[in-house]
Amino acid sequence: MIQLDKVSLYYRQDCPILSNVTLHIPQGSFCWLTGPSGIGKSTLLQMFHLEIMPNAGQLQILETNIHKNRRLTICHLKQRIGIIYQDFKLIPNLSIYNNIALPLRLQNTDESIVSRWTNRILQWMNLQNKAELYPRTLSGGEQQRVAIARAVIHRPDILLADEPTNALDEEQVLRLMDLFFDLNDLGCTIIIATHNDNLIHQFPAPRLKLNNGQIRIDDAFKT
Ligand SMILES: Nc1ncnc2c1ncn2[C@@H]1O[C@H](COP(=O)(O)OP(=O)(O)OP(=O)(O)O)[C@@H](O)[C@H]1O
Repeated sequence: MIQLDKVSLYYRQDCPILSNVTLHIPQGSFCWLTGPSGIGKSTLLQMFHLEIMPNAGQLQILETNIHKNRRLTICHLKQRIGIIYQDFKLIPNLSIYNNIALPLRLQNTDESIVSRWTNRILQWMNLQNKAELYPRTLSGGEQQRVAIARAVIHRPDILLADEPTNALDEEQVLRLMDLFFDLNDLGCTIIIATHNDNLIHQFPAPRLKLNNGQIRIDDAFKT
């Protein structure tokens, strides 16, 4: 779950991304995040991923008030959240295998499980032949699939995706949406920022519309 109470968020105070916003996203929700280019969707996802903190108000992620908790708790909390960045943010000096395995290793997962899960998702993403390569040698679509694999491998409780289908072909988009819905069925909260209206029409779900520092929900969450 994600709870905002009177949250304000800005880089420049005269140009707020959020202005005194109260919002509750129940655990297990699936929603789209939309809004004009440059309005702050990526920044909002980064706040949900606890990379940046609100300038005012209270933020709760997975029942944890992030203002009242120590650094270590925040680090543990972040491990329960997966994020797919718009520009992928793969680690250039790690192989594809090691990029994908990273979230499991940060959780001190046994190497036999790391190997089993990483190889399974490499196969699923059709990247098994790229495991030993480095990100710079992959196509945009391949890098995007690595970013997706890294975000979901540790079965996060929240998955944040910033334009996750941009570099994919139509068949890959459908497989990816299947993966997102499977995760959602397991209780994962999923928020996908997109400009792709076709995708939204194809997969109707509540939409968080970000504009002028406010978030409007255009359909109720299932509870
Ligand atoms: N680190 C930063 N420091 C200062 N300003 C920033 C920073 N990152 C983003 N911005 C500004 O904040 C605003 C929101 O950017 P953001 O990338 O969150 O928008 P967006 O809605 O995701 O855009 P798009 O749909 O084009 O990806 C933009 O005006 C951007 O220039």
